[in-house]
Amino acid sequence: MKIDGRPYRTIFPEADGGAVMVIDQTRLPFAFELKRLANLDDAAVAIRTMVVRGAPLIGVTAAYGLALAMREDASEAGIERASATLAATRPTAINLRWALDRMAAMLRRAPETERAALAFSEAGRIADEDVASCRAIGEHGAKILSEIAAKKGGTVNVLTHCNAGWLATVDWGTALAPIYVAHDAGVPVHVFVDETRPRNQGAALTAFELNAHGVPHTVIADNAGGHLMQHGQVDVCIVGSDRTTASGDVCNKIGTYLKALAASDNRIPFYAALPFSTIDWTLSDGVRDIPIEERDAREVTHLTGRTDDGAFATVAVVSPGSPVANPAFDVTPARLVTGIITERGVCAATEEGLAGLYPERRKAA
Ligand SMILES: CSC[C@@H](O)[C@@H](O)C(=O)COP(=O)(O)O
Repeated sequence: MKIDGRPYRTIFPEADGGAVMVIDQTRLPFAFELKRLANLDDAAVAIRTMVVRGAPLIGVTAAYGLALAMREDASEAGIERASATLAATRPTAINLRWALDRMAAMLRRAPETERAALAFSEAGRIADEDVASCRAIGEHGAKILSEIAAKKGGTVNVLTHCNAGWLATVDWGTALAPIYVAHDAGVPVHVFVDETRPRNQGAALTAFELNAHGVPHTVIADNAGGHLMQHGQVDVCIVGSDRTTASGDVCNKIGTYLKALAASDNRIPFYAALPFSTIDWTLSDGVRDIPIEERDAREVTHLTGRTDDGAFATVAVVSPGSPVANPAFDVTPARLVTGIITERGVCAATEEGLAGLYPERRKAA
């Protein structure tokens, strides 16, 4: 997508192949800065500290991280060590494991001397495929939005949670891709953006993206969504996912489940938009089996932002000494999900629905 008229991807190799560049998402929305990842540690730290975040982008960064590691040690042990380091950075988004498995399988078949070059090409392919998948998700999801607009005869009000836009992927996004495609096609769209405490990915990143693209939107406190739904102000919810089970349970940023409950109570369609790399075909019970990342208490006790004089500042917002819990994701059971928007089309959030879109998976199982 474009920033100040210039097209960007969230991650790209330097022209001479010396390093990988990413957009530093910890500085947004107030500063647009690129960060250089020169080795395995840089990539692992970038994922862990959320310089890059969002399931698909985490996967692509891990792929490039493995490529950077191959320049220093392309042995079997090197592949193992680098994969383990990267896999340990964040536990919930399955795209991370998916990308590392794909990279490692390809690398093990290649001669050691060629592994670094091949790894960069494969990471580039994963990035390109992510862009194509997200664009296709946008096309499929935009049809849903345009149907709602036509039926209603006016602006479609979409509620989204966290940031599942182009910043969470390589380009386009998942939940926001249908919004961009519909908006670009002239469908009137307005987005309610959940601020998404504790890290405020909605207020900081989704709002930044929608501003940059000129999509009408309103940032709301996380607790406002149910009220808006009760009063007919939301037509449809679209969220992303960090891991979706073969049975259609959708794991996404903490708070997603509450929005799905409110949507169900108000008969508002609730969609999850995700590429195939987010589906964990080995799991069928998301609430029981998806590992939920527990993050630092400081994300809850403190807020970082920009003061009126332009300085970045972090302030405490919780009564000192109170214990804090910070689960970063929750699972929305498939029964609350109206449909899953993928690069292959839209399906029911059921085993049959997903297997229908990915018949090769049924065969593999
Ligand atoms: C296309 S991204 C889908 C999800 O990764 C997104 O909604 C989300 O929960 C991101 O969480 P984050 O903790 O910011 O990595």
